[in-house]
Amino acid sequence: MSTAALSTPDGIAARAHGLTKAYGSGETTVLALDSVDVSIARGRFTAVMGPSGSGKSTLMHCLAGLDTVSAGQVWLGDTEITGLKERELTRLRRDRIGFMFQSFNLIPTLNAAENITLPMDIAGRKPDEKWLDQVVDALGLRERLGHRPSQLSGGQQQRVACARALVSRPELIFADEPTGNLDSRAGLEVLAFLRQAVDELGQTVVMVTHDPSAAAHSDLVLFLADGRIVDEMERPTADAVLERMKRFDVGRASVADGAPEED
Ligand SMILES: Nc1ncnc2c1ncn2[C@@H]1O[C@H](COP(=O)(O)OP(=O)(O)OP(=O)(O)O)[C@@H](O)[C@H]1O
Repeated sequence: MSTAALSTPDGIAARAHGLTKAYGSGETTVLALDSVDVSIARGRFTAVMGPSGSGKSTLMHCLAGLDTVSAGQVWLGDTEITGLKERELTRLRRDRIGFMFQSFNLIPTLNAAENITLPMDIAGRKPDEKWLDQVVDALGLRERLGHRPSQLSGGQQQRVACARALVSRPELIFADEPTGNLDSRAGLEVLAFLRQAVDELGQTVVMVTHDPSAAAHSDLVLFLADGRIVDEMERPTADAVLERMKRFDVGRASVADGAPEED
């Protein structure tokens, strides 16, 4: 089990046991996740890295109840989500999880304020105004609330998406390449905010990324390869993450060459 599970059981935001996900059947089966055990610590910022096709998105989707599993169990807090019916899963995602994607998924006809509160409006819930104010100010969106997405920069749009993910104070925020569409300055702003959301607002964030310098903002990096968690790194630096990622390339190159795989 990952040492992300450093603390007591109530310190676990989500976990998986024996999580296996296969796509297709027969000879064309792809084992995207191969019996993964993982715990995501509450109040921490966890990054998930690994080569393309290693299973990062699948892991995130299974932990978030966006995809069914082939075997194993997944819990959000104390709730086992494997086995829940679609309607229960929809409610759980809506009420307990925040999502940020590479494409910001903002509604073009709504202004920033309306986009931020849309999930709560749909759920028929009122946002906590104090919290909303705190999130809006922390993200520097106060002057932009009346703007539509087309009137905002990419970084501002992603900050709106970030506020939308945070506004219901979800137990867990999943961010899939949240800086993927941003220039480096805007990307840094979003990462700094996710960091702040963890440190100052007590949120829990899991971020999938390809970028070692993005991963360096996290507390812990989980490295996936071929559907398994093969390594992890606490207090990562961009250089250390880059070096670790290079070892995947070396391993792959030696396999392709027929040479023995490096450790
Ligand atoms: N819907 C699907 N149908 C069939 N195979 C899939 C499906 N989704 C993912 N896969 C396969 O599962 C494996 C893991 O995919 P996944 O998208 O989780 O990897 P990833 O690490 O997120 O990749 P990337 O970094 O390229 O986004 C890959 O071999 C992929 O081709």
